[in-house]
Amino acid sequence: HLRNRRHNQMFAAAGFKGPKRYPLVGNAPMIINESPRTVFDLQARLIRDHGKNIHIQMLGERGFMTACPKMIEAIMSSQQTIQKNNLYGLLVNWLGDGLLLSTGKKWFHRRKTITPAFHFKILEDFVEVFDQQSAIMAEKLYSRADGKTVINMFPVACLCALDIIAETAMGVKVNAQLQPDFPYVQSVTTASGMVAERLMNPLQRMDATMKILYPKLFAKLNNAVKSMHDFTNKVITERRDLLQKSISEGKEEELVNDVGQKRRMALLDVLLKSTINGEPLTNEDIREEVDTFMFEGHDTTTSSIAFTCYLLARHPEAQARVFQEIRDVIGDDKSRPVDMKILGELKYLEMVIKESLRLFPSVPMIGRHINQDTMLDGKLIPGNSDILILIYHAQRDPDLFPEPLKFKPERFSFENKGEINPFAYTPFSAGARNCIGQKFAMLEIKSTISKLLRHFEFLPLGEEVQPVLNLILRSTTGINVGIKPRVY
Ligand code: HEM
Repeated sequence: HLRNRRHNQMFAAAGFKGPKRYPLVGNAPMIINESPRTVFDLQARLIRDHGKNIHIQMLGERGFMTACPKMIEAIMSSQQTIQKNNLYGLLVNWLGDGLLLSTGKKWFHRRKTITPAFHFKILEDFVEVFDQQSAIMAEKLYSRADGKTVINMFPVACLCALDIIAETAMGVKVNAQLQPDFPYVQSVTTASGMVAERLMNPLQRMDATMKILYPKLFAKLNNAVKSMHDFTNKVITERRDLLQKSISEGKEEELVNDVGQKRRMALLDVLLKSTINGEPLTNEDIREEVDTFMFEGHDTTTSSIAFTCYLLARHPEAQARVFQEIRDVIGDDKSRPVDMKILGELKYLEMVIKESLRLFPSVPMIGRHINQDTMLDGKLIPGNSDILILIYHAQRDPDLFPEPLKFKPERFSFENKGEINPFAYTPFSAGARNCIGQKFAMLEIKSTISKLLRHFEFLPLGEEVQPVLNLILRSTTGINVGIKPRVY
């Protein structure tokens, strides 16, 4: 009670407002009739009624939500706010203390070690994988390209994104697109879906209640996590052996496979070669990071690829402009592979993807926790507070983005660059804990969308999207388009 009183007094003194709180339960009654489908509307109402910083107290958890760019800047720029809140705990069994979840010194050392894995030179090699896997995606879509069939792009893009991340992070082909029932692929999709479900279902959220109330689901989740760990461990051991072999043959720079051929560097190889304070990373450390890439690096790009296809299907003028740009830059040979330079020249496509990430950010909100009283944007925030950054709402704020619900890629043109507040638009977060994979992601999305547009025209078929918070942003109605082959 005393802690609550102190919190409430400090938030009031800092000028925060919020919905009516009830004794003991705080604002919990507010969410009784809410669901993942309505959470964005609820947050929009809270912003309308109480402003862009909203004081919230749910049972034992206290803190605030924010869609205010100045507050977002203060949080993302401060070293005292890098700790994640307890909702991320749902991912611990799977990702351990990997980069997304770790904090303090451990996070700092890991981040420093992992940053070179996303070096320009390494990404350049990955573009070949993006290109090959998106060619498989296009090839497979021909059977549905009749201009009438409604296609939910989420599952289609998801298998392609899984193929891409497995090959680039671990250096192995899992053939998700050709063999979707491959056990590792099944486990990743099962675990991603179930963690999202747990986030939304308070009875599943804690291990203790889930174990009692949903024993079968709990066992299924643990089996999926175990099978992924087994797979990643096996890949790491094999890869370590190959690296040793390359070193003993004096070919360290030129990694070779088991039949002596040169092979592409995977993110995992960079980790195998890294040291922290002179010590190599253990297999366990590396597994946490590889699993983190697998998790962070597939659903996020899937969501963005699917929403971009959807928006292009519904904005034929933008689609025509992207297609013209692709023809100008790549030419008319549909099978010509792209490289980093070509992708860099697709400027309008990049504006389209950025605008799509504004309207439909793959990560619609992120959480932080502060342990001590901390000054943020001139306001003293009590220690032990949870913070929710409402990326989705900040990016749809009419004060910051005129006509916020309109799809206008020109917002991101070179001429309009100065118009956008960098802390109102943070699909990849910002500051020290920003997305380490954002260049990777942008290249992958450009690669897949340009490949699809070289083969197909997107048509506005199927139901409109209903955004839903499901760990990442999805839609309850699917993310639908129709397609027909392009003749040119
Ligand atoms: C459209 C695609 C993507 C979006 C929108 C996105 C967005 C984000 C956001 C918002 C964060 C901050 C999360 C937080 O603070 O809790 C983040 C962190 C992270 N992302 Fe991404 N991401 C994308 C793709 C990727 C890819 C492809 C990879 C890896 C290959 C990746 C790896 C990571 C990692 C490891 C972190 C944690 C970084 C740290 O805390 O130091 N992401 N991402």
